[in-house]
Amino acid sequence: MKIGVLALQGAVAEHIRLLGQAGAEGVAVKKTEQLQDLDGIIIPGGESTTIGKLMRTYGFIDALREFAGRKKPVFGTCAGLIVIAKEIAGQEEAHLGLMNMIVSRNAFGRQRESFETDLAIQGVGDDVRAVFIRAPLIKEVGEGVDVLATYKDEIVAAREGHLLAASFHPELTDDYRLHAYFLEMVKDYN
Ligand SMILES: NC(=O)CC[C@H](N)C(=O)O
Repeated sequence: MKIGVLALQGAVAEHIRLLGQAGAEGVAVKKTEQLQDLDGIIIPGGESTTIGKLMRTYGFIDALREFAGRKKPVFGTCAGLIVIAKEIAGQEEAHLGLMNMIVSRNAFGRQRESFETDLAIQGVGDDVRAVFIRAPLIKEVGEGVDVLATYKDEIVAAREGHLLAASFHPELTDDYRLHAYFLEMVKDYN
């Protein structure tokens, strides 16, 4: 299995490392042509505004919409979750607008800019290590979206068919169970 990690900005190497631990080959994706031979892609954390701008510059908006349109799995973590959302609260435009949910940026407030916790994630585990850094949350999910995890009653992980989203950074831990879960999705859709 060959999984891309969108490498325009953000935590790329860490995802590649965890994909390796979970048993897949991870490749840094800088050009749209590379999407041709990928089985799935991860859009990493970083700064969603920057990632969005670079995606527009390098033709990734159309290319990734086409990729997801072919039912190739897409996993957005943190800023990546914002990038794949249909709607971003308080912002006029979405980026890829793929997943049926409304997300809120920097939703945990200044006093909790970053923290770590163990989460119960449906289908993944009861104690999955999660690192939150200026994290977004999912305010609302639409039809077809399953909530996979909550933290203090807020939605922090969800899935819609071949699309997976997490508010946190699974790649900053050694816990690769969420990556393994994504690889199962990739198997199902390829
Ligand atoms: N760690 C992250 O990816 C932070 C996301 C960032 N706060 C944003 O809005 O894009």
